[in-house]
Amino acid sequence: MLSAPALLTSLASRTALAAIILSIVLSSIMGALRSKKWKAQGKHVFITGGSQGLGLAVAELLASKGANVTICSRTESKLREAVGKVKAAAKTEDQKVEYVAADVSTFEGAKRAIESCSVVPDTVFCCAGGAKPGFFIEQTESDFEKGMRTDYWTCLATSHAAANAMARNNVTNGKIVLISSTLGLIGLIGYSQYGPMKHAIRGLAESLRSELILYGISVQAYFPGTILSPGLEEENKTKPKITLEIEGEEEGLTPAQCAKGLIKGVEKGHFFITTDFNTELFRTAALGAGPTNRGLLDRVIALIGWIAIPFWRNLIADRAIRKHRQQHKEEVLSARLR
Ligand SMILES: NC(=O)C1=CN([C@@H]2O[C@H](COP(=O)(O)OP(=O)(O)OC[C@H]3O[C@@H](n4cnc5c(N)ncnc54)[C@H](OP(=O)(O)O)[C@@H]3O)[C@@H](O)[C@H]2O)C=CC1
Ligand SMILES: CCCCCCCCCCCCCCCC(=O)[C@@H](N)CO
Repeated sequence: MLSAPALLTSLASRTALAAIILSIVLSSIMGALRSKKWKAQGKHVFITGGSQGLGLAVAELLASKGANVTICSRTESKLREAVGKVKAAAKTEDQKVEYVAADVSTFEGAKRAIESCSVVPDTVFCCAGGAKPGFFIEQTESDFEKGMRTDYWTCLATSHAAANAMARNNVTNGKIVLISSTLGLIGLIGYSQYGPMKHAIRGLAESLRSELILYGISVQAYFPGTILSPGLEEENKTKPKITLEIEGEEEGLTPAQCAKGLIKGVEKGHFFITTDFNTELFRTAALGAGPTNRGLLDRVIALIGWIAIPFWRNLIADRAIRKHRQQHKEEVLSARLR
């Protein structure tokens, strides 16, 4: 006869073992199911935010891999210059490289943009977006509304127009890639106008991943850390010092590095794509019910995060914010009272 504690221990270890075996079996089945790698060659790709930063780097990389590319943003002069760079990167001369000037933060604008592509796109990257960092109590209703439009609504409107076009034109193996951020997985001081919208994009990716199975459209989301882009230079002008301190002034990857990692993840069929280890820790800590990238290994990485994240949050991030209270009081609060 086993004693009660011994019985429990043996039960627990058996359950753990069964979970490990099941996870390995499941992840290899899932891996086999998506073993057909996605290829850029011959695809018709539509990229919002394609005139600069990440969007332009994705356009150049996909063109170099043989895709037809349409870049989209609001400013035509920037698009004209960018389209030249994408053409120069193309693998062959007969690939289509075009641009559409449109504001995709409305359903009307996004629909018009997708409909003015010369061929119905089969692959869409929603890279348009941008932050206006600042302290929560200093930001206005208009700042929050702009965040909703620029970050969430551009993704929503573009994927709505794209899913309609793909489903109704019988596009097979369509793909929609949404761009979130590390801040779609965690919250950070200074980003209340932006982070929640990036969390919403995660929710959109989960909803669409499920529903667009109807049309054979696959949905993926990318969670980049800092990208050394023109947009970053712009946002750093209003970014609180404390935010910059916590995210690390020297941190960041070039748009080309991000594009490379993103396309690698797209090719592998990863649902949530990351290109830096910190975000990988946050991704695995926030896996929820979505598909994992590497089955059991995702759970092992989550274990590292389980230890490392509370350390970072308590001893680095929150501590830096507490230390900033006095300066904040002098710089922001008393200025308001005056
Ligand atoms: N930079 C960073 O540190 C990080 C960025 N990200 C996200 O990655 C994505 C790319 O960022 P980044 O490379 O910095 O981009 P940039 O800010 O450098 O460029 C943004 C692009 O989006 C276009 N755009 C903005 N609003 C609209 C709109 N309403 N309709 C159409 N086009 C629009 C801009 O052109 P135009 O203004 O002419 O329309 C431009 O082409 C964004 O979603 C961003 O939130 C995520 C993590 C970190
Ligand atoms: C154990 C874990 C240690 C982790 C340390 C990581 C600390 C940094 C977290 C914040 C990084 C923000 C990147 C995205 C920024 C962004 O989306 C904007 N720049 C918008 O353009």
